[in-house]
Amino acid sequence: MTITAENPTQTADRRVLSYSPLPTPTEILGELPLGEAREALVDRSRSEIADILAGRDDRLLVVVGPCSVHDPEAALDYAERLAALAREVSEDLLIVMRVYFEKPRTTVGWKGLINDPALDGSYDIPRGLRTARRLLLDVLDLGLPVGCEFLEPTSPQYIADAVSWGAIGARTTESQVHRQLVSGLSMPVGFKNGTDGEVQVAVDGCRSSASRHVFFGTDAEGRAAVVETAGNTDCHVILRGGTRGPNHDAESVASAVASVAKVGLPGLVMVDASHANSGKSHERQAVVVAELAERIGAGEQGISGLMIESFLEAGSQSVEAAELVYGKSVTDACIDWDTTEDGVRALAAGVRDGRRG
Ligand SMILES: O=C[C@H](O)[C@H](O)COP(=O)(O)O
Ligand SMILES: C=C(OP(=O)(O)O)C(=O)O
Repeated sequence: MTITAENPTQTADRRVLSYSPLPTPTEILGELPLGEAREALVDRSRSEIADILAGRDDRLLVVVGPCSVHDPEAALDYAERLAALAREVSEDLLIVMRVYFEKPRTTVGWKGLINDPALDGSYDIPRGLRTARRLLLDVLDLGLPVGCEFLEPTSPQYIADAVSWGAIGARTTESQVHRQLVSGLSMPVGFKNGTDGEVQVAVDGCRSSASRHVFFGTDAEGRAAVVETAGNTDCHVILRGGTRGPNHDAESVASAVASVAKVGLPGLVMVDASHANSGKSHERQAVVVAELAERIGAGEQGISGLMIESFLEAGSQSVEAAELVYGKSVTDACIDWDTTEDGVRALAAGVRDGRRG
């Protein structure tokens, strides 16, 4: 076929099977508006998180919830319990619920509720976006701020207005695309250390994201756009261990605090009790939480927050199981609700003991 203005190329999309249009962010936000009450909670919790990360508020930030959300009903059931616990410990902890819709995979696997809401390879992304946004609004209605990992560069356009805390995962912490994305996000964001345990990449991620960036993106109408951002100075490091082993020990925390202070970032870090800090064992994760509570109670400084992977039932199950167990993770193993309550209360007691000095 001859190349013409109407037919400019024959060498593109050789491996693209199809394109399907998405509803625009404006359409989805119009269908499911945030509203004033939820907006006030998002604004307030973002400020409180920033104050904790900067050391202006001595509470501990605890980002807790399932590794991934696959069942909105079970997630909301969990959120109702967590909202009550959050109120109980609010003097000592700021609780943010992990509501993770986007799952980075080491190779292949289910990529989360937005990508495949039916968990069957049908990839109904419009349904996934609407389901995800509806759940965020429902959790906010319980008075509970939410935290999400941001993986697809365009997904924040559909949900970020409802999110109080964000994360960039270990597999994307070095990615310029994600650092540029964070530089324009409206909430504090944590950068996980690399999957090999390297912390400097997370420090570099915070530094890059604090700067102004200009890059390709999409606007609220879903059009390709040049995006110019101001920079996000509310970023922090998350220690999640690595292939070389855990890094939640006091020495690793102190080393990470020194690294962030060296580049002028607030000298506090978050510790992820799961992932390579627990070997993805939910039993081990509970031990790590208890150890951190003790250390904080003994006066250890430098830890601004914790991440805990927790759901209604302990462990995990295959997303391909014929009959899914209600309230059980389909990705990483999680501690169950009772263990979560014990751990959160121990962390609150640790903060109180630590204050007494
Ligand atoms: O939650 C973290 C990751 O999404 C998950 O651990 C990756 O699992 P995989 O290594 O089986 O892809
Ligand atoms: C994907 C996650 O963690 P990491 O990036 O540390 O593997 C997560 O927290 O769900």
